[in-house]
Amino acid sequence: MSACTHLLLFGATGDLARRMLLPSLFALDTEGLLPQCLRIIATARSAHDDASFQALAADTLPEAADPQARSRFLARLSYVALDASDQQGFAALAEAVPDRGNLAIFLSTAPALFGATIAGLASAGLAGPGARLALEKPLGDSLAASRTINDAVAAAYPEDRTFRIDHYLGKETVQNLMGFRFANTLFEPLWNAAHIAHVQISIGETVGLEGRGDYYDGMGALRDMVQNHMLQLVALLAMEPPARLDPASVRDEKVKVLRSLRPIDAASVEACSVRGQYTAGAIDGVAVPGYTADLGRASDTETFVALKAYVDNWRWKGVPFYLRTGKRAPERLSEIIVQFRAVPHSIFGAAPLAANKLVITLQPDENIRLSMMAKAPGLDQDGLKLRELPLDIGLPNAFAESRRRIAYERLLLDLIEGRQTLFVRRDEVEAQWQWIDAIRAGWAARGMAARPHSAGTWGPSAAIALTERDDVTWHD
Ligand SMILES: NC(=O)C1=CN([C@@H]2O[C@H](COP(=O)(O)OP(=O)(O)OC[C@H]3O[C@@H](n4cnc5c(N)ncnc54)[C@H](OP(=O)(O)O)[C@@H]3O)[C@@H](O)[C@H]2O)C=CC1
Ligand SMILES: O=C1O[C@H](COP(=O)(O)O)[C@@H](O)[C@H](O)[C@H]1O
Repeated sequence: MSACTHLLLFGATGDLARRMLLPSLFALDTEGLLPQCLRIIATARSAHDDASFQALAADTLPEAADPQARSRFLARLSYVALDASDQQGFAALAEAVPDRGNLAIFLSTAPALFGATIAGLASAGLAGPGARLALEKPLGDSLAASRTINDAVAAAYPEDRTFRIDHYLGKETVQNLMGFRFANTLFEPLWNAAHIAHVQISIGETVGLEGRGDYYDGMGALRDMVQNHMLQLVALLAMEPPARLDPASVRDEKVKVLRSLRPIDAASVEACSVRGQYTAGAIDGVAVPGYTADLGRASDTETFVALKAYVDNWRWKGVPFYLRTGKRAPERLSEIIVQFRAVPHSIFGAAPLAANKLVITLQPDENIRLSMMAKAPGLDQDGLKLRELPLDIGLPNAFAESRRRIAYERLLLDLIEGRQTLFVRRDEVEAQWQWIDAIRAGWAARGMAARPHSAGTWGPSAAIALTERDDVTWHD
């Protein structure tokens, strides 16, 4: 695919565009990474002309930005007001896109608008062979809804021109999972059930609803975070080495993992899942209200979920993947723990030996540490004294001069240049929904209500019991 000359940005006045998309495009422009001829046509319902939209966009850029870079970027932007639910306006939008052969379209709007938007784009000649389409999550709220969206997309844009966003795939450390696993010989021979006892993935957020209450209450933590980001992390951690880094090879391997996830259904849902909802509490000593107070109404939506999952294949037989995520957690943290098995025989008598553990931190800092046993200095007569020490890869220091990028920078650049590896394929997203739907059906069948827990904690005590039953402790 060649780099595009036009980027059509739907939802350009919205929160995501202001906080992430416009600043990311600006950052790419500042580094000279956008095609020189790229024009960005912003669209939303609000009445704006080019100048007033450029003023809105200017407010989203860093205050310290170089004035020349700022003006150069703003000059790329034009605006067309359009109600995407009304097919009439699309002809005028198409007039603003003279080169339809090299066009990227980004839908940063609610999924309810996707069908009408795609129909409008197709009828206005904006779905031809040179047009590619990116879609923000959520891609539905169930397998059935996701299929409806995917069918509507497929009617106008073939899969090789469809770019489904999961912004976690744009994060440096998430991409580094592939670098770490497949650019080193050290770990791959150990990366299986013979050497790994379990895996933990924790994503904690200190924020609550952030003005997205209606959306969030309709989704809950399982569908907001596990269906997409966490399952993509599982897929990247568990997949076989792809033959190449191309989109088909990587996504073929990921989808095999997603299809191998053992269903959590009515029979296993009580043993393998925990639903929680935060009540009033404190984070870093600051009091925060409970979920229903944040929301302004009663609700049983889970704001915390913990799961015990299995990837049923040869490599991962019997290895639990413990997942947990929640709003109003004690800290903002995204972390993966790969817990290796203990040495088969200790020559150190009764001295406790901690098994090796790989700690991959995605946020707030990016780092990889391996905990190892080492001899503590000293002249002990009753044998060696051992201590657990971290072997620290020191990512923050090694790349101290690199700017921390917004995940959308990578994804927008790949969209503009036509690289699909970091976008989610239809079969992946549908396998993810199939697994999630079964859990939700299990919750409904068992009448599993969300258990209250104080804000500022990692979920209800049942989440601790979920791992403790297996003699495993969450890495806190
Ligand atoms: N915000 C975030 O952090 C994240 C958002 N998302 C997803 O991205 C999408 C956008 O989110 P967000 O920016 O927060 O949403 P907002 O509600 O802030 O913005 C919605 C945008 O859609 C436009 N819009 C609404 N109705 C129409 C219409 N009928 N025709 C044309 N444009 C319309 C709005 O235009 P106008 O303002 O002019 O009415 C606005 O630009 C959602 O699906 C959301 O779930 C995903 C991950 C994170
Ligand atoms: O997709 C989403 O992700 C964010 C968390 O993203 P992060 O990059 O800050 O980890 C989450 O807050 C939001 O609810 C969800 O929709």
